[in-house]
Amino acid sequence: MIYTVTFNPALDYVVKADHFTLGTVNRADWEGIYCGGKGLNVSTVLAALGFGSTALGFVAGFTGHEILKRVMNMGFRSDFIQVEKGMSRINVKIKSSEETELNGMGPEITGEDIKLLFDKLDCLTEGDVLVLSGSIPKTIDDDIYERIMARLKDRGIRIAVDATKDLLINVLPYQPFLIKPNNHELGEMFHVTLSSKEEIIEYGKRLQEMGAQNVLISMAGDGAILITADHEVYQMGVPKGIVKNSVGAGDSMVAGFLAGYLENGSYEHALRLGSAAGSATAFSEGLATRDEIMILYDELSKEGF
Ligand SMILES: Nc1ncnc2c1ncn2[C@@H]1O[C@H](COP(=O)(O)OP(=O)(O)OP(=O)(O)O)[C@@H](O)[C@H]1O
Ligand SMILES: O=P(O)(O)OC[C@@]1(O)O[C@H](CO)[C@@H](O)[C@@H]1O
Repeated sequence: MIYTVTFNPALDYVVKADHFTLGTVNRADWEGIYCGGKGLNVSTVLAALGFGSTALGFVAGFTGHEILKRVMNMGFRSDFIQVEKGMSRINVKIKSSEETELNGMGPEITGEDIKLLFDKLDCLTEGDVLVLSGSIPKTIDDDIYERIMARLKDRGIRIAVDATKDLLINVLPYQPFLIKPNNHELGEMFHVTLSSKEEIIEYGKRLQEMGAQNVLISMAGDGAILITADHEVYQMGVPKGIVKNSVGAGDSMVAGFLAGYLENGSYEHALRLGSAAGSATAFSEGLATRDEIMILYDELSKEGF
């Protein structure tokens, strides 16, 4: 069974404004509201690819109710914990000549709430896959992913972590099966700017030396680099297409990679399916469908990737 954890899910309010100018009144040309948060996005794309999952995490307030209502029809199981104080986030994504995001704060999560989550995680068994994805509300210490991994240690559970900075660095000693920083996040972790693929590979390998098994570095329109547990390096380009909304491209890549790996254990297939899913989401208004992903998968194969 696959489980995803989204500590801070959101309603993503995606708005297009052709001429967005800071400091003025702007008018929308298009708008849409999606269920968001990285783990939820991973569950959504896994479902599109035929893999069931259970989405865990915390919701609160009227936005939390809306998230719960929407996830009931999204093709995966959900088992969220409802918390009392605050509300689930509304994350604003402004699409104009550039993409600007303003992510909300999220509710207050108490120690008792965390215990409830731990009780659910204690039910995971050998062979399960757990995806820990996204930021955490400010009320939680940033060792939370590390605490989860410590608790599940030596239980044969494959854990993927998609997070930034200390949240990610702290889990490395627990040897996560997969981590997926983007190239900018990778540079930030080492306080450097990475400008060549060689540098990206060098710093990706450092994360592996620090404990990660597979390191998948996404580079938006420049594709992705995978450093595998057996120290192979694979590179992948992107198919041709028009970017409509790249929110969730990284999560789609994580879902595609896991689906591909679970299908046949091939890193090449996993990277190609992950890349196809990432690009398919970037080329669509919301998260990609199976058909959109498979068309790009075939294109990548034809192009020799
Ligand atoms: N502009 C693009 N054109 C083609 N493919 C893209 C584009 N942006 C993203 N992708 C695909 O999606 C993958 C993940 O994208 P990206 O590196 O932006 O992840 P991310 O930074 O984690 O994104 P997010 O946080 O929005 O989910 C890329 O490696 C690529 O395969
Ligand atoms: O604030 P976080 O948790 O880092 O990211 C949240 C978020 O930006 O990530 C998803 C895209 O990856 C969106 O659906 C969501 O709004």
